[in-house]
Amino acid sequence: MAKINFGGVVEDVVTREEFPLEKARQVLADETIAVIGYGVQGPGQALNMKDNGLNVIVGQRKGKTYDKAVADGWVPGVNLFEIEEALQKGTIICYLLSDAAQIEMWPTVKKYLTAGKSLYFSHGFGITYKEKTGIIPPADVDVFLAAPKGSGTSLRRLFVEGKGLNSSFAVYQDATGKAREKCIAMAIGVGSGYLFETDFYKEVTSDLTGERGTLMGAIQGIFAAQYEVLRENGHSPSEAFNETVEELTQSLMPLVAENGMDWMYANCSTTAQRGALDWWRPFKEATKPVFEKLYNSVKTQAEAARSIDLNSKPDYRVKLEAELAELHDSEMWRAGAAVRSLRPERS
Ligand SMILES: NC(=O)c1ccc[n+]([C@@H]2O[C@H](COP(=O)([O-])OP(=O)(O)OC[C@H]3O[C@@H](n4cnc5c(N)ncnc54)[C@H](O)[C@@H]3O)[C@@H](O)[C@H]2O)c1
Ligand SMILES: CC(C)(O)[C@@H](O)C(=O)O
Ligand SMILES: [Mg+2]
Ligand SMILES: [Mg+2]
Repeated sequence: MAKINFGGVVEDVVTREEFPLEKARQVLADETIAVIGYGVQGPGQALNMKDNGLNVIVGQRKGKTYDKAVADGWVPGVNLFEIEEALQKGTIICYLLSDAAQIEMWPTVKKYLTAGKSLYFSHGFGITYKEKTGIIPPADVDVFLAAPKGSGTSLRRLFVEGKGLNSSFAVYQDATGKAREKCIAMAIGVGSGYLFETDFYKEVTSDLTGERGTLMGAIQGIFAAQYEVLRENGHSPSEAFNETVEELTQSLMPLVAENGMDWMYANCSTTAQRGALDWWRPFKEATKPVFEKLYNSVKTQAEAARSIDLNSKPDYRVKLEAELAELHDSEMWRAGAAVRSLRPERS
Protein backbone atom coordinates (compact mmCIF):
# COMPACT_ATOMS: atom_id res chain seq x y z
CA MET A 1 0.00 0.00 0.00
CA ALA A 2 1.21 3.50 -0.77
CA LYS A 3 1.47 5.93 2.14
CA ILE A 4 -0.11 9.25 1.20
CA ASN A 5 -0.23 12.38 3.34
CA PHE A 6 -3.78 13.75 3.26
CA GLY A 7 -3.45 17.25 4.71
CA GLY A 8 -1.22 16.07 7.52
CA VAL A 9 -2.78 12.63 8.11
CA VAL A 10 -0.93 9.72 6.55
CA GLU A 11 -3.14 6.99 5.09
CA ASP A 12 -2.45 3.72 3.28
CA VAL A 13 -4.04 3.66 -0.17
CA VAL A 14 -3.96 1.30 -3.14
CA THR A 15 -3.13 2.82 -6.49
CA ARG A 16 -3.39 1.31 -9.96
CA GLU A 17 0.43 1.40 -10.15
CA GLU A 18 0.92 -1.01 -7.27
CA PHE A 19 -2.12 -3.15 -8.11
CA PRO A 20 -2.26 -2.97 -11.90
CA LEU A 21 -5.10 -4.33 -13.98
CA GLU A 22 -2.91 -7.25 -15.03
CA LYS A 23 -2.68 -8.35 -11.40
CA ALA A 24 -6.46 -8.02 -11.00
CA ARG A 25 -6.91 -10.23 -14.07
CA GLN A 26 -4.60 -12.87 -12.57
CA VAL A 27 -6.37 -12.87 -9.20
CA LEU A 28 -9.79 -13.18 -10.86
CA ALA A 29 -8.74 -15.51 -13.71
CA ASP A 30 -10.74 -18.51 -12.49
CA GLU A 31 -13.78 -16.55 -11.30
CA THR A 32 -17.16 -16.08 -12.91
CA ILE A 33 -18.28 -12.64 -11.76
CA ALA A 34 -22.09 -12.47 -11.64
CA VAL A 35 -23.43 -8.92 -11.51
CA ILE A 36 -26.92 -9.21 -10.03
CA GLY A 37 -28.97 -6.15 -10.94
CA TYR A 38 -28.61 -3.78 -13.86
CA GLY A 39 -29.85 -0.48 -12.43
CA VAL A 40 -27.28 2.31 -11.97
CA GLN A 41 -24.14 0.58 -10.59
CA GLY A 42 -24.80 -2.72 -12.38
CA PRO A 43 -24.21 -1.43 -15.94
CA GLY A 44 -21.20 0.73 -14.99
CA GLN A 45 -19.42 -2.04 -13.09
CA ALA A 46 -20.37 -4.92 -15.41
CA LEU A 47 -19.37 -3.11 -18.62
CA ASN A 48 -16.11 -1.82 -17.12
CA MET A 49 -15.18 -5.31 -15.88
CA LYS A 50 -16.05 -6.84 -19.27
CA ASP A 51 -13.93 -4.23 -21.07
CA ASN A 52 -11.14 -4.93 -18.57
CA GLY A 53 -11.10 -8.54 -19.78
CA LEU A 54 -12.79 -10.18 -16.77
CA ASN A 55 -15.24 -13.04 -17.03
CA VAL A 56 -18.54 -11.29 -16.27
CA ILE A 57 -22.16 -12.36 -16.52
CA VAL A 58 -25.27 -10.33 -15.67
CA GLY A 59 -28.33 -11.56 -13.76
CA GLN A 60 -31.40 -9.40 -14.23
CA ARG A 61 -35.13 -10.08 -14.06
CA LYS A 62 -37.02 -9.72 -17.36
CA GLY A 63 -38.40 -6.29 -18.22
CA LYS A 64 -37.21 -2.87 -19.31
CA THR A 65 -33.85 -3.15 -17.54
CA TYR A 66 -33.18 -6.61 -19.03
CA ASP A 67 -33.86 -5.08 -22.45
CA LYS A 68 -31.37 -2.32 -21.65
CA ALA A 69 -28.76 -4.97 -20.86
CA VAL A 70 -29.42 -6.57 -24.26
CA ALA A 71 -29.11 -3.14 -25.91
CA ASP A 72 -25.76 -2.71 -24.10
CA GLY A 73 -24.45 -5.87 -25.77
CA TRP A 74 -25.14 -8.57 -23.15
CA VAL A 75 -26.31 -11.76 -24.87
CA PRO A 76 -29.14 -13.84 -23.37
CA GLY A 77 -27.98 -17.35 -22.56
CA VAL A 78 -24.32 -16.38 -23.07
CA ASN A 79 -23.57 -13.67 -20.51
CA LEU A 80 -27.08 -12.47 -19.57
CA PHE A 81 -29.37 -14.64 -17.45
CA GLU A 82 -32.34 -14.58 -15.12
CA ILE A 83 -31.17 -13.84 -11.58
CA GLU A 84 -31.24 -17.43 -10.27
CA GLU A 85 -29.28 -18.81 -13.21
CA ALA A 86 -26.60 -16.12 -12.78
CA LEU A 87 -26.46 -16.85 -9.04
CA GLN A 88 -25.88 -20.50 -9.78
CA LYS A 89 -23.14 -19.84 -12.37
CA GLY A 90 -21.35 -17.05 -10.48
CA THR A 91 -18.42 -17.60 -8.12
CA ILE A 92 -18.29 -13.91 -7.13
CA ILE A 93 -21.82 -12.63 -6.59
CA CYS A 94 -21.97 -8.85 -7.02
CA TYR A 95 -25.09 -7.91 -5.14
CA LEU A 96 -26.11 -4.77 -7.01
CA LEU A 97 -29.86 -4.83 -6.58
CA SER A 98 -31.29 -1.75 -4.89
CA ASP A 99 -30.69 -1.95 -1.13
CA ALA A 100 -34.42 -2.61 -0.60
CA ALA A 101 -34.52 -5.39 -3.21
CA GLN A 102 -31.44 -6.98 -1.62
CA ILE A 103 -33.55 -7.66 1.49
CA GLU A 104 -36.35 -9.21 -0.56
CA MET A 105 -34.05 -11.41 -2.69
CA TRP A 106 -31.75 -12.50 0.13
CA PRO A 107 -33.35 -15.93 0.80
CA THR A 108 -32.83 -16.77 -2.90
CA VAL A 109 -29.26 -15.44 -3.01
CA LYS A 110 -28.30 -17.31 0.15
CA LYS A 111 -29.24 -20.66 -1.43
CA TYR A 112 -26.51 -20.21 -4.05
CA LEU A 113 -23.75 -19.02 -1.70
CA THR A 114 -21.93 -22.32 -1.46
CA ALA A 115 -18.56 -22.72 0.29
CA GLY A 116 -15.69 -20.78 -1.29
CA LYS A 117 -17.87 -18.35 -3.25
CA SER A 118 -17.63 -14.61 -2.66
CA LEU A 119 -20.34 -12.08 -1.91
CA TYR A 120 -19.53 -8.57 -3.11
CA PHE A 121 -21.41 -5.37 -2.22
CA SER A 122 -21.02 -1.73 -3.23
CA HIS A 123 -22.48 -0.49 0.04
CA GLY A 124 -22.20 -1.44 3.69
CA PHE A 125 -25.97 -1.19 4.18
CA GLY A 126 -27.17 -4.81 4.02
CA ILE A 127 -24.48 -6.15 6.37
CA THR A 128 -24.26 -3.24 8.84
CA TYR A 129 -28.01 -3.25 9.40
CA LYS A 130 -28.27 -7.04 9.36
CA GLU A 131 -30.78 -7.10 12.23
CA LYS A 132 -33.09 -5.07 9.99
CA THR A 133 -32.18 -6.57 6.58
CA GLY A 134 -31.74 -10.23 7.56
CA ILE A 135 -28.62 -10.36 5.35
CA ILE A 136 -26.37 -12.76 7.25
CA PRO A 137 -23.98 -14.60 4.91
CA PRO A 138 -22.86 -18.18 5.56
CA ALA A 139 -19.50 -18.39 7.39
CA ASP A 140 -17.72 -20.20 4.54
CA VAL A 141 -18.01 -17.43 1.92
CA ASP A 142 -15.82 -14.35 1.50
CA VAL A 143 -17.70 -11.08 1.97
CA PHE A 144 -16.27 -7.74 0.86
CA LEU A 145 -17.18 -4.45 -0.73
CA ALA A 146 -15.90 -1.96 -3.24
CA ALA A 147 -17.92 1.23 -3.18
CA PRO A 148 -17.32 3.66 -6.04
CA LYS A 149 -17.64 7.20 -4.69
CA GLY A 150 -20.09 8.39 -7.30
CA SER A 151 -22.87 7.39 -9.63
CA GLY A 152 -22.62 4.26 -11.78
CA THR A 153 -23.26 6.57 -14.71
CA SER A 154 -20.06 8.51 -14.04
CA LEU A 155 -18.16 5.29 -13.23
CA ARG A 156 -18.80 4.20 -16.81
CA ARG A 157 -18.33 7.64 -18.42
CA LEU A 158 -15.00 8.23 -16.70
CA PHE A 159 -13.81 4.71 -17.58
CA VAL A 160 -14.59 5.32 -21.26
CA GLU A 161 -12.58 8.58 -21.03
CA GLY A 162 -9.65 6.69 -19.49
CA LYS A 163 -10.27 8.16 -16.01
CA GLY A 164 -11.63 6.56 -12.81
CA LEU A 165 -13.76 7.31 -9.74
CA ASN A 166 -12.14 6.61 -6.39
CA SER A 167 -13.59 3.74 -4.40
CA SER A 168 -13.46 2.54 -0.85
CA PHE A 169 -12.93 -1.13 -0.09
CA ALA A 170 -13.53 -3.33 2.94
CA VAL A 171 -13.39 -6.99 3.88
CA TYR A 172 -16.10 -8.21 6.24
CA GLN A 173 -15.44 -11.93 6.17
CA ASP A 174 -12.37 -13.81 4.93
CA ALA A 175 -13.23 -17.49 4.64
CA THR A 176 -10.66 -18.45 1.99
CA GLY A 177 -7.69 -16.35 3.07
CA LYS A 178 -7.92 -14.59 -0.28
CA ALA A 179 -10.75 -12.14 0.38
CA ARG A 180 -8.59 -9.03 0.56
CA GLU A 181 -6.77 -9.77 -2.69
CA LYS A 182 -10.07 -10.55 -4.45
CA CYS A 183 -11.65 -7.40 -3.05
CA ILE A 184 -8.87 -5.14 -4.30
CA ALA A 185 -8.84 -6.93 -7.67
CA MET A 186 -12.60 -6.33 -8.01
CA ALA A 187 -12.25 -2.66 -7.05
CA ILE A 188 -9.58 -2.21 -9.73
CA GLY A 189 -11.63 -4.31 -12.20
CA VAL A 190 -14.71 -2.10 -11.94
CA GLY A 191 -12.59 0.84 -13.07
CA SER A 192 -11.66 2.63 -9.85
CA GLY A 193 -8.96 5.24 -9.53
CA TYR A 194 -7.21 4.98 -6.16
CA LEU A 195 -8.68 2.86 -3.35
CA PHE A 196 -8.98 3.73 0.32
CA GLU A 197 -9.72 1.19 3.01
CA THR A 198 -12.75 1.36 5.25
CA ASP A 199 -15.10 -1.03 7.03
CA PHE A 200 -18.76 -1.76 6.31
CA TYR A 201 -20.00 0.45 9.15
CA LYS A 202 -17.87 3.46 8.21
CA GLU A 203 -18.76 3.08 4.53
CA VAL A 204 -22.49 3.15 5.16
CA THR A 205 -22.36 5.94 7.74
CA SER A 206 -20.24 8.24 5.58
CA ASP A 207 -22.20 7.40 2.41
CA LEU A 208 -25.62 8.05 3.99
CA THR A 209 -24.31 11.30 5.48
CA GLY A 210 -22.77 12.44 2.19
CA GLU A 211 -25.78 11.81 -0.03
CA ARG A 212 -28.16 13.43 2.47
CA GLY A 213 -25.63 16.22 3.01
CA THR A 214 -23.39 18.13 0.63
CA LEU A 215 -23.68 15.69 -2.27
CA MET A 216 -27.44 16.02 -2.71
CA GLY A 217 -29.70 16.96 0.22
CA ALA A 218 -27.83 19.98 1.55
CA ILE A 219 -26.92 21.32 -1.84
CA GLN A 220 -30.51 21.11 -3.10
CA GLY A 221 -31.64 22.89 0.09
CA ILE A 222 -29.07 25.67 -0.36
CA PHE A 223 -29.90 26.02 -4.06
CA ALA A 224 -33.62 26.30 -3.24
CA ALA A 225 -33.03 28.85 -0.48
CA GLN A 226 -30.86 31.18 -2.58
CA TYR A 227 -33.09 30.81 -5.65
CA GLU A 228 -36.17 31.75 -3.60
CA VAL A 229 -34.49 34.80 -2.05
CA LEU A 230 -33.43 36.05 -5.49
CA ARG A 231 -36.93 35.47 -6.91
CA GLU A 232 -38.63 37.12 -3.93
CA ASN A 233 -36.46 40.18 -4.62
CA GLY A 234 -37.55 40.53 -8.20
CA HIS A 235 -34.84 38.64 -10.08
CA SER A 236 -35.94 36.67 -13.16
CA PRO A 237 -35.86 32.85 -13.16
CA SER A 238 -32.97 32.82 -15.61
CA GLU A 239 -30.93 35.26 -13.53
CA ALA A 240 -31.72 33.37 -10.32
CA PHE A 241 -30.89 29.98 -11.88
CA ASN A 242 -27.68 31.13 -13.51
CA GLU A 243 -26.44 32.76 -10.31
CA THR A 244 -27.42 29.75 -8.16
CA VAL A 245 -26.74 26.60 -10.18
CA GLU A 246 -25.55 27.04 -13.75
CA GLU A 247 -22.43 29.04 -12.99
CA LEU A 248 -21.54 26.61 -10.21
CA THR A 249 -21.81 23.46 -12.32
CA GLN A 250 -20.56 24.86 -15.61
CA SER A 251 -17.83 27.23 -14.55
CA LEU A 252 -16.74 27.07 -10.94
CA MET A 253 -17.04 23.38 -9.94
CA PRO A 254 -14.90 22.12 -12.83
CA LEU A 255 -12.23 24.60 -11.66
CA VAL A 256 -12.69 23.54 -8.04
CA ALA A 257 -12.39 19.90 -9.16
CA GLU A 258 -9.15 20.74 -10.95
CA ASN A 259 -7.55 23.01 -8.38
CA GLY A 260 -9.52 23.15 -5.13
CA MET A 261 -11.71 25.84 -3.54
CA ASP A 262 -8.57 27.43 -2.05
CA TRP A 263 -7.40 28.15 -5.62
CA MET A 264 -10.89 29.41 -6.55
CA TYR A 265 -10.76 31.88 -3.66
CA ALA A 266 -7.38 33.11 -4.90
CA ASN A 267 -8.53 33.37 -8.52
CA CYS A 268 -11.80 35.30 -8.52
CA SER A 269 -12.40 39.03 -8.39
CA THR A 270 -11.25 40.85 -5.28
CA THR A 271 -14.91 41.70 -4.65
CA ALA A 272 -16.03 38.05 -4.76
CA GLN A 273 -13.02 37.07 -2.70
CA ARG A 274 -13.82 39.56 0.11
CA GLY A 275 -17.47 38.49 0.23
CA ALA A 276 -16.81 34.74 0.04
CA LEU A 277 -14.18 35.02 2.77
CA ASP A 278 -16.66 36.89 4.99
CA TRP A 279 -19.66 34.64 4.34
CA TRP A 280 -18.40 31.05 4.48
CA ARG A 281 -18.27 30.99 8.27
CA PRO A 282 -21.88 32.17 8.79
CA PHE A 283 -22.98 29.43 6.37
CA LYS A 284 -20.89 26.87 8.24
CA GLU A 285 -22.30 27.99 11.60
CA ALA A 286 -25.87 27.89 10.29
CA THR A 287 -25.54 24.44 8.77
CA LYS A 288 -23.23 22.56 11.14
CA PRO A 289 -26.06 21.82 13.62
CA VAL A 290 -28.07 20.34 10.73
CA PHE A 291 -25.12 18.14 9.74
CA GLU A 292 -24.76 17.03 13.37
CA LYS A 293 -28.45 16.17 13.47
CA LEU A 294 -28.08 14.26 10.20
CA TYR A 295 -25.03 12.29 11.37
CA ASN A 296 -26.85 11.40 14.56
CA SER A 297 -29.86 10.22 12.60
CA VAL A 298 -27.54 7.97 10.57
CA LYS A 299 -25.70 6.73 13.68
CA THR A 300 -28.86 5.81 15.57
CA GLN A 301 -29.98 3.89 12.45
CA ALA A 302 -33.07 6.10 12.12
CA GLU A 303 -32.12 6.76 8.47
CA ALA A 304 -31.74 3.04 7.73
CA ALA A 305 -35.01 2.21 9.49
CA ARG A 306 -36.84 4.92 7.56
CA SER A 307 -35.44 3.78 4.25
CA ILE A 308 -36.29 0.12 4.89
CA ASP A 309 -39.76 0.82 6.34
CA LEU A 310 -40.84 3.23 3.60
CA ASN A 311 -39.52 1.04 0.80
CA SER A 312 -41.62 -1.88 2.00
CA LYS A 313 -44.90 0.11 1.94
CA PRO A 314 -47.13 -0.92 -0.96
CA ASP A 315 -47.87 2.69 -1.94
CA TYR A 316 -44.24 3.83 -1.64
CA ARG A 317 -43.57 4.07 -5.37
CA VAL A 318 -46.67 6.20 -6.01
CA LYS A 319 -45.77 8.58 -3.18
CA LEU A 320 -42.16 8.68 -4.38
CA GLU A 321 -43.23 9.59 -7.90
CA ALA A 322 -45.23 12.50 -6.44
CA GLU A 323 -42.22 13.72 -4.41
CA LEU A 324 -39.92 13.48 -7.42
CA ALA A 325 -42.51 15.26 -9.57
CA GLU A 326 -42.59 18.12 -7.05
CA LEU A 327 -38.85 18.67 -7.56
CA HIS A 328 -39.08 18.18 -11.31
CA ASP A 329 -41.97 20.62 -11.61
CA SER A 330 -40.45 23.27 -9.34
CA GLU A 331 -39.79 26.57 -11.05
CA MET A 332 -36.07 26.30 -10.31
CA TRP A 333 -35.58 22.98 -12.10
CA ARG A 334 -37.94 23.91 -14.94
CA ALA A 335 -35.84 27.06 -15.36
CA GLY A 336 -32.81 24.74 -15.26
CA ALA A 337 -34.15 22.62 -18.12
CA ALA A 338 -34.63 25.78 -20.19
CA VAL A 339 -31.15 27.03 -19.33
CA ARG A 340 -29.56 23.66 -20.24
CA SER A 341 -31.38 23.63 -23.58
CA LEU A 342 -29.73 26.97 -24.39
CA ARG A 343 -26.16 25.79 -23.85
CA PRO A 344 -24.33 26.41 -27.14
CA GLU A 345 -23.24 22.77 -27.45
CA ARG A 346 -26.92 21.67 -27.39
CA SER A 347 -28.11 23.88 -30.21
N1 LIG B 1 -26.73 4.37 -7.72
C1 LIG B 1 -25.42 4.52 -7.59
O1 LIG B 1 -24.74 5.13 -8.43
C2 LIG B 1 -24.68 3.88 -6.43
C3 LIG B 1 -23.40 4.37 -6.06
C4 LIG B 1 -22.65 3.66 -5.11
C5 LIG B 1 -23.21 2.54 -4.51
N2 LIG B 1 -24.46 2.12 -4.85
C6 LIG B 1 -24.98 0.90 -4.25
O2 LIG B 1 -25.03 -0.10 -5.28
C7 LIG B 1 -26.15 -0.98 -5.06
C8 LIG B 1 -27.06 -0.95 -6.28
O3 LIG B 1 -27.64 0.33 -6.34
P1 LIG B 1 -28.31 0.91 -7.68
O4 LIG B 1 -28.59 2.36 -7.40
O5 LIG B 1 -27.49 0.55 -8.84
O6 LIG B 1 -29.66 0.09 -7.68
P2 LIG B 1 -31.02 0.40 -8.48
O7 LIG B 1 -31.98 1.06 -7.59
O8 LIG B 1 -30.67 1.09 -9.74
O9 LIG B 1 -31.57 -1.08 -8.73
C9 LIG B 1 -30.75 -2.14 -9.25
C10 LIG B 1 -31.56 -3.30 -9.77
O10 LIG B 1 -32.46 -3.81 -8.81
C11 LIG B 1 -33.48 -4.47 -9.56
N3 LIG B 1 -34.62 -4.71 -8.67
C12 LIG B 1 -35.32 -3.77 -7.97
N4 LIG B 1 -36.30 -4.38 -7.25
C13 LIG B 1 -36.18 -5.71 -7.50
C14 LIG B 1 -36.86 -6.86 -7.03
N5 LIG B 1 -37.85 -6.76 -6.15
N6 LIG B 1 -36.47 -8.08 -7.49
C15 LIG B 1 -35.45 -8.19 -8.38
N7 LIG B 1 -34.76 -7.14 -8.85
C16 LIG B 1 -35.10 -5.93 -8.40
C17 LIG B 1 -33.76 -3.51 -10.69
O11 LIG B 1 -34.31 -4.21 -11.79
C18 LIG B 1 -32.35 -3.00 -11.03
O12 LIG B 1 -31.76 -3.78 -12.03
C19 LIG B 1 -26.80 -0.49 -3.77
O13 LIG B 1 -26.22 -1.20 -2.71
C20 LIG B 1 -26.40 0.98 -3.70
O14 LIG B 1 -26.42 1.53 -2.41
C21 LIG B 1 -25.20 2.76 -5.79
C1 LIG C 1 -24.24 8.20 -6.05
C2 LIG C 1 -24.30 8.21 -4.52
C3 LIG C 1 -25.20 9.32 -4.03
O1 LIG C 1 -22.97 8.47 -4.05
C4 LIG C 1 -24.66 6.83 -3.95
O2 LIG C 1 -24.25 6.76 -2.62
C5 LIG C 1 -26.09 6.39 -4.07
O3 LIG C 1 -26.61 5.86 -3.08
O4 LIG C 1 -26.70 6.51 -5.15
MG1 LIG D 1 -25.47 5.81 -1.27
MG1 LIG E 1 -22.30 7.27 -2.41
